[in-house]
Amino acid sequence: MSASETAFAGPGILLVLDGWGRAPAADDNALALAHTPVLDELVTRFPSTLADASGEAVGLLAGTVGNSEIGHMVIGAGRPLPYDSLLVQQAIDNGTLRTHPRLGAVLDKTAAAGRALHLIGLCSDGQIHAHVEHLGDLLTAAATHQVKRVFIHAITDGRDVADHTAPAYLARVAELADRAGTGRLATLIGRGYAMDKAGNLDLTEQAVALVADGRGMPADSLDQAVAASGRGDEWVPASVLTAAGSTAIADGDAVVWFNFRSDRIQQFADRLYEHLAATGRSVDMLSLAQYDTRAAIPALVERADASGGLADELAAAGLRSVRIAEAEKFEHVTYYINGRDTSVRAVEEHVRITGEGKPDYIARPQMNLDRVTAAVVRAAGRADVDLVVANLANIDVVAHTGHLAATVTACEATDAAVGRILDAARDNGRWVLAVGDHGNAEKMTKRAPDGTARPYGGHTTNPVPLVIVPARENRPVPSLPEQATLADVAPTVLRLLGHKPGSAMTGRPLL
Ligand SMILES: O=C(O)[C@@H](CO)OP(=O)(O)O
Ligand SMILES: [Mn+2]
Ligand SMILES: [Mn+2]
Repeated sequence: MSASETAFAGPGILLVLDGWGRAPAADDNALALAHTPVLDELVTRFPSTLADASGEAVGLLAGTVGNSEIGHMVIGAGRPLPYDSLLVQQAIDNGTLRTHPRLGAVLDKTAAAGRALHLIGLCSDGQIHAHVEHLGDLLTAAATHQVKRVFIHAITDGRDVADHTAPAYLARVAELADRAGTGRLATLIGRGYAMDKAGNLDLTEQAVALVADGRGMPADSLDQAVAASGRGDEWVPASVLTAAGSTAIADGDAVVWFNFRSDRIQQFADRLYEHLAATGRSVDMLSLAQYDTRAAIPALVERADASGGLADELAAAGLRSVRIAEAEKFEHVTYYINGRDTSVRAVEEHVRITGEGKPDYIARPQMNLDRVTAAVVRAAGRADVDLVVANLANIDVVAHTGHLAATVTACEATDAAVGRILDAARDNGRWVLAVGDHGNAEKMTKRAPDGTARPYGGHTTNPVPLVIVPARENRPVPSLPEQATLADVAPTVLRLLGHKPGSAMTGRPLL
């Protein structure tokens, strides 16, 4: 063991501060505006560095903002993982998407029977859940296979991209359909309804009724439909474009989902699948990338293998970990950090903190942070627990509202929570590795084409702070390399626990 290993080896806490990015202080940087004495002291007093959490460093296309899914997967895997958006883009670039035999078979069958194809997905270029250009390739394939009736069921965004940009993306959809020579916009609905992932089935059912049965507000124009939302693009009400005619899904039709990320589309996909089956409609259904649905929906692009990460190494070493997060980010510290593996290893405990009623992030930026913190403090006090893994969701979740004052409060609440966790770590002889999973709250505006700064709740390409607080402050503390990425987290955590990085990990221990 090296000197640094002896100084650090022992139980610890891996603390992911969701959406904790670094950017110079500015009047739209909520983290800099907030009073955060604990976080400020952390990065000045202890070994710290900035880690890349976006683009190629984590397995995304160059210049793409990070997100929770790839962020936690790479934190766990200890190596960049070619993410679904990258794999889809490669399949488009090398032509294997539009010539995919599974897609070809479904399109041929649909065309031969004179049935319709329904394409459902998020229409923006946020690159977190979907990219509108992927739709273009599917439309080209539909045209090649002579599918005459192609309905596009567009989900409007306003969260991964600036709000009130839906009309521009819908105009792009129309261009893509024109270019392919097939496809028309049929229905519109905001992602708040169609991409709920919290089990609010009343929201999901509105999307199901819209797409399956053509039940929604009739709209003569896109602008009319989008304007009907009093709450921005995320909440565009279920609308049927009257010019599209009858848009319902009929027996024998085909459906292709074009979101590549599963977590926010799978509830809708499952409910639509079940509703169609329950109403006697036999429909071929495909998804662009693999979904974690109950329904078996074949995918056009397979996932990268993410095994051999932290969870496997902890299990092999017999190290017990407790995973803690509130519902919004629970999968992140379990399923994603474990490489999209649903199994719970014998040495793992999963703690999911849920709140009462519908969350209002602007009115309650604290969310359930007190209870998350209490659970972390409790787990930190247990001698049988080697590693506590927790996600503090507030900075990211509240920043998504684009509301600066609420986000400042979320940062301050997180600061206080980190203070309590550091106290518990010190009392129990634990080191703490704190890291962001991608940027968000450090940039709360974006320039619109007209040059004005507009509120922006989306993620960023900024690096994230990574800090290591030693278990005992009187031990010598090596400084960290200037350059790091999220792939270095798992090897570093294993080193801090007194173990070697896993053989599948290409990231390096930072000390
Ligand atoms: O909320 C989400 O689905 C995305 C943004 O679209 O955020 P995150 O990657 O942090 O989950
Ligand atoms: Mn995140
Ligand atoms: Mn987010």
